[in-house]
Amino acid sequence: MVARRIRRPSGEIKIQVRGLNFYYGATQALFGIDMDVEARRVTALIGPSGCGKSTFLRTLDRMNDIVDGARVEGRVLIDGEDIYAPGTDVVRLRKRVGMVFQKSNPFPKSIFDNVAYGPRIHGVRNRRQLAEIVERSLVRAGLWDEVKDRLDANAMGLSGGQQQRLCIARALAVGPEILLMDEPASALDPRSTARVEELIGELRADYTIVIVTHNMQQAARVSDYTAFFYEGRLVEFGATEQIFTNPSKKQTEDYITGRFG
Ligand SMILES: Nc1ncnc2c1ncn2[C@@H]1O[C@H](COP(=O)(O)OP(=O)(O)OP(=O)(O)O)[C@@H](O)[C@H]1O
Repeated sequence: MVARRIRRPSGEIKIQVRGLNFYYGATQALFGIDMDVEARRVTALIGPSGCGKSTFLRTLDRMNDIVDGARVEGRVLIDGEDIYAPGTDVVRLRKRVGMVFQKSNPFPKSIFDNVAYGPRIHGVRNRRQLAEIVERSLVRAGLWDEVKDRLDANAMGLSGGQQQRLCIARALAVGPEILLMDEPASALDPRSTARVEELIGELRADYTIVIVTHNMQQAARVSDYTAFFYEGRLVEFGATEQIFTNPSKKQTEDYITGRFG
């Protein structure tokens, strides 16, 4: 008999998901998801369109709360704290968990004001302190050198790849511990995609990253762990190398070898 070689995260666990069901009204989109997300590692969510990757990602910062009729069962623990417990401070949660979307969505404001937006909401008023946060976040997002001389220019004038890195800087500016990325490079050209992937590699040292991607090569390149979803279920989860070289489920193998999806 072949030993099951599913490797569970062995380091510090940042997010524990237990028995998670999710419903859009009467339609169930996620079924009994159990998953551990390791701290300061990249976890990729893969699977065919409509399998629930984005829904799952959005349960991790309660972004689904704003969807009419949405309902969650089960638990999502961040550092052992259930984010769905009554009395959870969602503003504080969103400070700890940043989100970057598929389509870069800068505000029609200056580059500076985009990055300063979150810190201002959280009460930072001092101009010098804001300037420090803006610089640090732009440096971290690998954009500082390209924009340092035009911080007052409108962010809409940046290229697509620059706008996406600006959105990453904006997410970093409030000092999150977790970064959720929903296909952050799928609208970018190959060069900008490579830049974002490189950035994910750099951010991994300090942030727990969960990324949805349709691009299998990208998942293999950037992630430490991979979760394969199918029809709302977590079919297989393990070290990325194992999932891509020796998946234990036939469905996973069929998907990663391009037989469906
Ligand atoms: N706001 C919504 N209201 C109702 N149903 C929804 C909503 N958002 C998603 N769904 C449904 O939930 C299921 C999971 O969708 P989800 O977007 O999470 O999948 P996905 O794997 O991220 O897909 P894709 O790769 O195409 O983005 C799908 O059947 C989808 O139609």
